[in-house]
Amino acid sequence: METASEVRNAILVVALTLAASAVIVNLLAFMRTVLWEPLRLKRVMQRQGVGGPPFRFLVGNLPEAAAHGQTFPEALPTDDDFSDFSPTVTPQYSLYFPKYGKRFLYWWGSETRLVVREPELVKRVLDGMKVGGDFERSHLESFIVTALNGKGVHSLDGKKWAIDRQTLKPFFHQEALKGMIAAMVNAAASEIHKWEQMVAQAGGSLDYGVETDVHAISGKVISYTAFGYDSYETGKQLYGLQTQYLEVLYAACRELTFWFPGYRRLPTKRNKLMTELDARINGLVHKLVDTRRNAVKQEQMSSYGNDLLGRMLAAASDGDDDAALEFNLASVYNNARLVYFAGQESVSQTLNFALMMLARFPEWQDLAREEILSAIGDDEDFNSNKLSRLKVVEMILNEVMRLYPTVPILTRVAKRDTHLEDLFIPKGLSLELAIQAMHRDPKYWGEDVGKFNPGRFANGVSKACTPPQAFVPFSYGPKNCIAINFTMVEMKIIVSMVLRRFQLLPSPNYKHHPQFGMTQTPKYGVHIILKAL
Ligand code: HEM
Repeated sequence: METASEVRNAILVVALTLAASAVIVNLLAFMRTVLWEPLRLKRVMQRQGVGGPPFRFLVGNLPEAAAHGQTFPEALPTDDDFSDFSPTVTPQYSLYFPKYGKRFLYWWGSETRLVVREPELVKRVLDGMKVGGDFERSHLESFIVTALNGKGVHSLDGKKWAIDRQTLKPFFHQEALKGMIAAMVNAAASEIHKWEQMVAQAGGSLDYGVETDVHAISGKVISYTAFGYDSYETGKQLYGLQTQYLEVLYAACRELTFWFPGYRRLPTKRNKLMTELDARINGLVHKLVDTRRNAVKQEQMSSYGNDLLGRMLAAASDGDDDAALEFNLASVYNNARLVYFAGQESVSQTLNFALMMLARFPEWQDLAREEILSAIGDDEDFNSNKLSRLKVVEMILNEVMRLYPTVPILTRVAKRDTHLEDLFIPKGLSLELAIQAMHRDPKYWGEDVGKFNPGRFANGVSKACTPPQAFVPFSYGPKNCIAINFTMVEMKIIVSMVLRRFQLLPSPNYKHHPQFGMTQTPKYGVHIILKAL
């Protein structure tokens, strides 16, 4: 008996020792991430003369930057000077650039970030995203992007990224786009006709918040072109859940406990909600994809079709292993989830800002309308030739994306020790690329940088600034936006359909307050006056 109890005690001691060792190992790893590594990176950068605010344990400098952003009024002045560092969008820049110069080091929670806004450095970092390159997505950004959008092409690196990108790419080619124009017009028609009716009922002019309808239009465009005419209702629910998930995720990220090892697996109310939302999102994506698969299986359709979903299904092998080095069924689900979100969010926010700026700058609005009437004519008969004649509209859209890029910051991390011009970049340091600040820097854009002047794009993007890489609303290099052509065609069609019918005027109900979450958005939407022409 005595021997049995001794054995039991010995097992207990071993178990307790193992548990204590696991706790200590985890604690040491945690301390390494939140304290020793940030201090090491700080020392390396300080030795090279890079300054910045003091290191703050765990919370970093975010509370200070956020507090600075909140010192600005709810309705910012709408004077015509756009040369600031957008304090409500990126408060850290308006706080630290003036104090520490064009490069500084600060902490996003425990992540050590070197902020840069020089085009040569930005280009070099984005080029370094190629397979085997020196940089990858920052761990924090990677975590958020993957949690929200799954393991689609946006979250991937290396060979698997190259496979997925190659598979998706043909859908976005110029030639394929020609066949999508009618669907895009169709997608925009119902909301715009609704505006016509509302304006007529209001006696010819209406003060209206357009953002919800603009969003519905971009949702229909991505549904009709990429997933089939009957997919919009599922897509709408999907986007609603994705937005809700994002809100919960951001709220969670702001709490310190969320970053403790193992915390995300605990059955807290928030963790359970996130698991539930994720499961519902996946359920909808599976429904969307499987409906098409079953239609082919049951011979209701003779092929998967030529839209993005059809092309992905035709290219996919049967496997559903997320990690496999191939394009399989899991890749279809993941990329469908991603494209539904990416396809709506940035386009609708850019269009919101574009409509607001057109209302504020009537001389450019008139020039655009003149061009649209002459290039497209009086009907809705768009084609790629006519759209390519819309130079002024394109210049306006570029100028809007210069001032209000939907992705005003990109973050990457050094995979190994490397050099960037005169700087030594140690492995593990994050690089925050200050895109919007670069878009507003007189050094690259000239003295009229603070003016809304689409004319600067008259000779194309490459002549608008020096060097041309100072303009990167769609990012740059191997992991740039896959849908640049698609986006420009879509936005030109929608702007043309609106300007052919309405004069846009500034509304007294518009509160100017750009903000930045996953993308840059107008916090209080966009109120404009729609006046029938
Ligand atoms: C005005 C509209 C848009 C803007 C400003 C924009 C901007 C961007 C930017 C800056 C990136 C790089 C993001 C990063 O590296 O974290 C990106 C990537 C991406 N975008 Fe867009 N985008 C727009 C519209 C669209 C649309 C309409 C789609 C799909 C239909 C789309 C699909 C994607 C995808 C799949 C990627 C990931 C590419 C990769 O990692 O290889 N985007 N976009």
